[in-house]
Amino acid sequence: MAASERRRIGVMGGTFDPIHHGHLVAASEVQSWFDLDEVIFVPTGQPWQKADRAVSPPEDRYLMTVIATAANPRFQVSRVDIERRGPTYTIDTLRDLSRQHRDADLYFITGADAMAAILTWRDHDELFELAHFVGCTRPGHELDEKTLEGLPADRVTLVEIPALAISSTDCRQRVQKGEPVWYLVPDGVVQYIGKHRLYHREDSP
Ligand SMILES: Nc1ncnc2c1ncn2[C@@H]1O[C@H](COP(=O)(O)OP(=O)(O)OP(=O)(O)O)[C@@H](O)[C@H]1O
Ligand SMILES: O=C(O)c1ccc[n+]([C@@H]2O[C@H](COP(=O)([O-])O)[C@@H](O)[C@H]2O)c1
Repeated sequence: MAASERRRIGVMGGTFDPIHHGHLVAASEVQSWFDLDEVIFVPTGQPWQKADRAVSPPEDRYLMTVIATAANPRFQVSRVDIERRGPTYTIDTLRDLSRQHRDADLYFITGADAMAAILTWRDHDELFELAHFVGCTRPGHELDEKTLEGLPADRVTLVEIPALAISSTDCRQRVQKGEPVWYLVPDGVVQYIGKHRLYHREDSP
């Protein structure tokens, strides 16, 4: 199949605990930059580099991701990582998605922090054979030529996106302190967090 006939699919991996507008803007910007047919959000099953802290159940993170992306016809959510047993490795995510989408080129979307850590990921040499990597700017994290050292230049693109200084950590802490997360995360996600008492202190009503 000629390259021009192939579909282009973005893959936005994340723990999404919870998903916030920083994730959604990154996916939307990269969709537009690369004229992607769709972006598949892939919530992690067991994020091994976050093993030092409690992570919400995969099903909650999956459902919040579905709620957050439901209105955008180009956004989809995949269960491949939450259904695979054991720690989540992007090499497995990309192998599974390439099998499911043989007619497509994959673009893996990351923020600057994740991009800078990519050489610590499992089988990182092989990752670039399975997808093009797109690193998005993120407030508080450098994304410059130094980040690219050791990465194959023809398989990595850095893009500047509107700066949103939002993190899932900050959202969780706000809920725990009883502070609002309205407008940091989509409305439906605020409601899901409240309904399922995610991130609330045990003793709060
Ligand atoms: N505000 C943001 N701007 C750009 N990229 C982001 C932003 N927040 C997260 N990302 C990127 O989205 C992907 C998934 O991030 P993740 O689900 O770990 O969210 P997080 O906010 O970094 O979470 P936490 O604070 O719990 O570590 C990563 O590649 C991360 O770099
Ligand atoms: O493959 C790995 O070894 C690996 C190590 C850390 C993170 N990742 C992926 O990077 C994405 C963002 O991860 P996180 O932990 O910042 O939410 C997500 O898709 C993870 O599966 C992948």
